[in-house]
Amino acid sequence: MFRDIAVGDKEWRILLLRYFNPIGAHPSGELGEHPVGIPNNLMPYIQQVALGQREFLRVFGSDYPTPDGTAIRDYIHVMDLAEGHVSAVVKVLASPDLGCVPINLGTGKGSSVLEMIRAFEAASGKKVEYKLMDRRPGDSVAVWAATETAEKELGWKSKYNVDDMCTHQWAWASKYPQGYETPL
Ligand SMILES: O=c1ccn([C@@H]2O[C@H](COP(=O)(O)OP(=O)(O)O[C@H]3O[C@H](CO)[C@H](O)[C@H](O)[C@H]3O)[C@@H](O)[C@H]2O)c(=O)[nH]1
Repeated sequence: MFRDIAVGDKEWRILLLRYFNPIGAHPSGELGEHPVGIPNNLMPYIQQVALGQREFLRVFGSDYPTPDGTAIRDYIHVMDLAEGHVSAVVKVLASPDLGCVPINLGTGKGSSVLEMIRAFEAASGKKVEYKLMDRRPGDSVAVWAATETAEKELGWKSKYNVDDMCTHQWAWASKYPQGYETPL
């Protein structure tokens, strides 16, 4: 739809920002994700297991054609994602003939579910219990971003690695185990 708009009306300047898998928290540990109910996404669930709020993580699929059999995603730090948005606004304001350009906001690197469990254990010093289960219907095997367009068009690339993402997420989780409902 946005592509059609950009073709039909040259006044429009559109960047389509494609998020990969945002995780982590502000490095201060003062701002983070507060999922309501049972999390569907991997990292909030891992966080709750590390906090002892849930017994174990169900790892959806261990027979994928990946090095350790678990699915691969491109996890990106929320602060990198935020910086990507700032770069996008700068680009839009500076580009009268932009048209409509899709941009991937990812790191270009993939990590498996087991790698993310290990990274979170290392960052938190907590054991993350898990059980290998069947695949989740509809899940892709491996997804990561092609980052060249973001680098070329926005001059933006991610800075944080998965260890940073887990460290910052744990800073938030350990300080505020009930998220924004943690008594102060
Ligand atoms: O309890 C869990 C939760 C997730 N996973 C696995 O961890 C990986 C990441 O799962 P997420 O749900 O965090 O992220 P997805 O990339 O699978 O899904 C995201 O991308 C999808 C489109 O690709 C949809 O937009 C969806 O809403 C969004 O969360 C997947 O392999 C998933 O199977 C588990 O093993 N256990």
